[in-house]
Amino acid sequence: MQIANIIVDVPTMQTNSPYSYLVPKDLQSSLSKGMRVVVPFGKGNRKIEGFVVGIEPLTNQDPAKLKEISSIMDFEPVLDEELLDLSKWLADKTYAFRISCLLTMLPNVMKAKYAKAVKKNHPLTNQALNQKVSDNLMTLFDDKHFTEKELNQLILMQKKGDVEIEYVVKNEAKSKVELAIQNQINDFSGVRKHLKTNASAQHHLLDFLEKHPKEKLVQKKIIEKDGISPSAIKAFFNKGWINKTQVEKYRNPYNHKLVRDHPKRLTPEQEKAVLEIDQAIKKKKPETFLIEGVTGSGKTEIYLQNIQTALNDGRQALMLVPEIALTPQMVNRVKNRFGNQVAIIHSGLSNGERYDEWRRIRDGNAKVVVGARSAVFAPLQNIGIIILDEEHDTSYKQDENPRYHTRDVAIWRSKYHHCPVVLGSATPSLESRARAGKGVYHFIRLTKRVNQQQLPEVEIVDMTKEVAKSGDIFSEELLQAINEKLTKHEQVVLMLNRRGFSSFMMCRDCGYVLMCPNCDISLTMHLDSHTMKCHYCGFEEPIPNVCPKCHSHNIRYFGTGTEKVEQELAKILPQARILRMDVDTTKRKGAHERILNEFGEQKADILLGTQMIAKGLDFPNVTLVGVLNADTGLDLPDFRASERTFDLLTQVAGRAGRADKAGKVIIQTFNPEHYAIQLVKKQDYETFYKKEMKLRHLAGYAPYYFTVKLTVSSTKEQQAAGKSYEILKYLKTQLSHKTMILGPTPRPIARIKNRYYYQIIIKYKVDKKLSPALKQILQSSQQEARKGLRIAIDSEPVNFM
Ligand SMILES: Nc1ncnc2c1ncn2[C@@H]1O[C@H](COP(=O)(O)OP(=O)(O)OP(=O)(O)O)[C@@H](O)[C@H]1O
Ligand SMILES: [Zn+2]
Ligand SMILES: [Zn+2]
Repeated sequence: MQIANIIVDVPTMQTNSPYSYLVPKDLQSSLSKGMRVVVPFGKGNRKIEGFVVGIEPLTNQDPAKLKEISSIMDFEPVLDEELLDLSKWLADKTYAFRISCLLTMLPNVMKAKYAKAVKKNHPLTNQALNQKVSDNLMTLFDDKHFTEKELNQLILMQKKGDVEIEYVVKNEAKSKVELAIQNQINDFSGVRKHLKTNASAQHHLLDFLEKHPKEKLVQKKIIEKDGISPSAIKAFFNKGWINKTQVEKYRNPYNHKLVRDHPKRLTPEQEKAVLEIDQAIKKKKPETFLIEGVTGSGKTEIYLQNIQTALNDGRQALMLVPEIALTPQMVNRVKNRFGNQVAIIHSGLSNGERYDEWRRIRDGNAKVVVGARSAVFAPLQNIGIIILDEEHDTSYKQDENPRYHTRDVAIWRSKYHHCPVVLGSATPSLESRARAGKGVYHFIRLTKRVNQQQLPEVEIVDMTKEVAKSGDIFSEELLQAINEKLTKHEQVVLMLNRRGFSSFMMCRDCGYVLMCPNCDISLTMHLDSHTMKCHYCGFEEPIPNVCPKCHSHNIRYFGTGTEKVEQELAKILPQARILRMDVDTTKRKGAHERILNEFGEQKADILLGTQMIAKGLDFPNVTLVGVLNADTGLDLPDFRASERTFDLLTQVAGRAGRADKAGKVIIQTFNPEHYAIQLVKKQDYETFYKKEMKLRHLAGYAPYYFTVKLTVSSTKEQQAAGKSYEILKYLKTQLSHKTMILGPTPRPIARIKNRYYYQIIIKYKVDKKLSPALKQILQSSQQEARKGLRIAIDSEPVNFM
């Protein structure tokens, strides 16, 4: 007899270790590690999902005490040995439940849904219900099909034994199949003699089969693309020369025409980088490289050539980019180089498309994977290189359980696959740059742009003076520069920085600010829907025209949205063709691509947008970049505020002058003397790095200290505060005296969706007691979870709001 070790879908500390279940005889041959199963759990034997993480012979356990697996959900493993291993490490490292780690690695569609099923044991006296509930067959039912009253009746009937209600796990991932044919002929010349000489369609099919004797050929495709005649297929089938079969159909989310693209001749700096990384690929060294390369220095070309090396070696490549940089431009560059071997994973795909890409990867049909954060779990079998482009980007850190950093997972996988990791950025995170400085990472610097073009000249405009003058969004300098570019038929990118910023409503008479009733945050105005919205909970109400408090009509809307800027711009420069890119204009599928294409085809003069436009865009005709408000992120209560501002401005500045024409950047700011702004002027990352490191050292922040953020939340403020003080007391007794504990304090946004949040920040260098103490806190908070108290532990947080 065999037992299976199963991680069940019950997120508690207890279920972090596998439970043993008996493997029923008839499942023994089909069950394997990495499959999902349905098992009975708990006293009520409720049916839940679980992952098989091990199978072993029954030795010292009493089979009478073990439950049996009910059924298998997958026909083949959904997670391989590597990912099962990784989940263990991930759970430990991020203080997450193992089940959430396992679920995180699956594409969304494969995550189970629970549904109820009902059957009647004999005819029911209630006629209506008797109709709806079928006999022995279990019918999935939707609560909507039954009235409240009927549902209650069903529950009563269940107690009496008239019906049975069960939970079943429903799986919505279905693959599409297509009709295909497969050759059965061995003796082609024999068959050829058999055919009439004038049956040209049949000869054509025969020749075609001879060229593809083993493949499954999609019928529709060979008819349309290869001119195979349907009647010839029919005739061959009747003769038994071909079999009909099915193949899984992959939906191709990017069916744009491929433009073959060839490797470029490298600059000396690029060449050196490519060689060093190639060495590591060939020698199977799990080294981490950091490429610090100025904007436009050709980092992407380096990645592409290294990927080629891995492919030549018969291995695969994983390329990670921030979601926001997953622009069609970037995707097309990879697709044009490597064609259909590329799989793309991003949030714009439908569930079906995601599932298809995932299967192509798992089946070994995709050799290069490009995707955002979650793609780091792509089920590749033989990775030769992992790349993290824009490695400083905060979207690499997951903000919910498991709170992992993509970089850490990438490095873990590189050790497993014996391959290098390449981190690239014009503005590396301080953490990575510091590691490179210490020699933990291999440091590669690219100091020049590929075309020998200078970095663009940056001008800082002091808006405190401008606003006093006119109160406008645009400074004289910026308007003049835009005008100049318009006459030269060059293009302009304008960025409105929306970080930590919203257009809120304030009464000029009494100072009242319109707030969300559920969250401690002001409502944001949306012109498209004419509503004030909460960005945290989705609350929405009409834009008021009198102050709700003092009824004054003297209302002002602070902060400028992209729509407002667009309107203003159109007034000042009526001849300019403007494209706007923000969350509102890119909501629809494909909109992002359409806007960028239009801009690329020079159907517009100005691309106006939010942060979205700061990354990865490569348009040769853009010679001016304007930043309308540089500093909205500078005052946020976050020790990385300067770093993020510097990163963002450097990135967006880098969009100018990337080809043969020189670029110019104009940054409007209220803090012209701030070092982050001053150093953007020089686009001097290294000086910024040194300065910022000094400040971090003084204040005791990363990368000098590690940080853990502990958040306690509850719908009752008292409870959240009380518990956080209790935790503080406990931590003080446990941790090293060198470890610093800050707080508890209410979080900067103290209330969201009517939950109150308190946080404790722990800063430490080495503290062996920390991890056990945190796990103890999680463990002991289980009871309180039922009372609505939640505790979240975030190691190396990037979000302090
Ligand atoms: N060796 C080369 N010869 C000619 N053109 C090149 C070469 N390498 C890169 N390019 C081109 O130079 C432009 C800039 O390169 P790329 O976008 O890779 O830079 P990057 O360092 O990734 O920039 P950023 O960080 O600003 O996004 C691209 O259009 C690219 O095709
Ligand atoms: Zn809200
Ligand atoms: Zn008022």
